[in-house]
Amino acid sequence: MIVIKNGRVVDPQNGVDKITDILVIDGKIGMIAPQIHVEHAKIIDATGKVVVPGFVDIHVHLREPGFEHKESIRTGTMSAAMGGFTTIACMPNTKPAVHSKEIVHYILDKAEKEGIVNVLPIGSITTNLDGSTLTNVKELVQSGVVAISDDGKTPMDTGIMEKAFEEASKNQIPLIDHCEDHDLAKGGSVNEGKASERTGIKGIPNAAEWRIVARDIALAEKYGTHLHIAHISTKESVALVRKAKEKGLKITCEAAPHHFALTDDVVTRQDTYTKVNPPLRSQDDVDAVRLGLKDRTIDIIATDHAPHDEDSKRVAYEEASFGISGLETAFAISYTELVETGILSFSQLVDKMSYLPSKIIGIDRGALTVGKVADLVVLDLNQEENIDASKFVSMGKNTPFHGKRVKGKVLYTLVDGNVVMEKGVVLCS
Ligand SMILES: NC(=O)N[C@@H](CC(=O)O)C(=O)O
Ligand SMILES: [Zn+2]
Ligand SMILES: [Zn+2]
Repeated sequence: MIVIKNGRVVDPQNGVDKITDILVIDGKIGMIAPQIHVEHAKIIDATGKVVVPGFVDIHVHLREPGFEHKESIRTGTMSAAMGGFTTIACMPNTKPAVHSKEIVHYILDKAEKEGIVNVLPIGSITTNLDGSTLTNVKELVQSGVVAISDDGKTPMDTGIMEKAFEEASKNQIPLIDHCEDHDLAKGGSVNEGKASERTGIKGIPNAAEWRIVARDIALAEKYGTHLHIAHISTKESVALVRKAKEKGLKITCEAAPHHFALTDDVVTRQDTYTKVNPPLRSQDDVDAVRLGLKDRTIDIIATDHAPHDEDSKRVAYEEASFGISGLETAFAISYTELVETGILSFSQLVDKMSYLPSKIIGIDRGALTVGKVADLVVLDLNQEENIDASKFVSMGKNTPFHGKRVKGKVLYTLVDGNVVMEKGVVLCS
């Protein structure tokens, strides 16, 4: 039994924003009321703090199986707990990929034994992301995947994608696409424009993204599929999604913190931590992403947590792996860049990090409802600090945010009513 006392409870879905106590009992939220007194309960004093639903991140790379030198289910879920995430969905670009029921079971079993937070696998669209051999979507869904995606790339073969959209629709799961035209992006490592001109590194044009966004919107319309666009980064893509939503299509999308907090001005040849796919874009694109978050064209925030080992980053920019380690900085960056600047209200931010992502993958999380699972976090919105990547519990220290001053700190993370992170310490069971 735990009583979280005197916190400001913010729960957008239940329309709650008030100072109250919360009783956690048997893994559930037992009561929300002022002045709860129960004997033998652990007390968390949340005076001056904020209590919100646990964050849900539907775009995480846990790297297991196959790339355990970059991250594991253990370390990735520890990192999630540090960041206030109580449920994460993991991408299938592992080795082997998440293309069969055996691999889905492997991840679910391992997450059950070693995971600190809830893990939901995403299945691949094609076998080992080869772009040509469709997986058995029905079997994957029956084994427990919550979506399909070939994140890292997209099948360019429209015939394959027609079938994939049809299968996703039939099996009532979202198809999450990494929208990138292979031919247009080929060999690029930074945004095409100022960054490619300044550094002499080959650029990736906006069109590499938005042309596939346009292709996918047409397919979603044709098959009635729920299309979820991963890590949206260009103004053209945001405009296409806005139009598709106006038409009433079932389309959702996400933005990653680095795509609304950084422009391609920070890219230098030396700093491979700025290398991410899609690349950091221009100020116009960043402004469009921020506006998209505000007007709800962009539904949610997802980290695209992409941890890498030092050997993959300590090479020439062109050779370095794409990706940013994101779970431990997501809340503070989002709070600092979106709420402190007045782009979103605090409640809107919480919604985009808890309930709305839950809804996209069809899980009953993201609210603080009596009788429901107690997945929640306690935040200090006044604490300021400089991001220190050396303190990450993730194996991936690859972040362009090292040293950045941010506001907002996750103090406690509770999963299933158990404290799994307390003041910077992950409590492993
Ligand atoms: N985003 C990245 O830059 N990298 C991701 C792949 C992806 O999300 O496309 C990775 O797996 O490292
Ligand atoms: Zn991707
Ligand atoms: Zn990704």
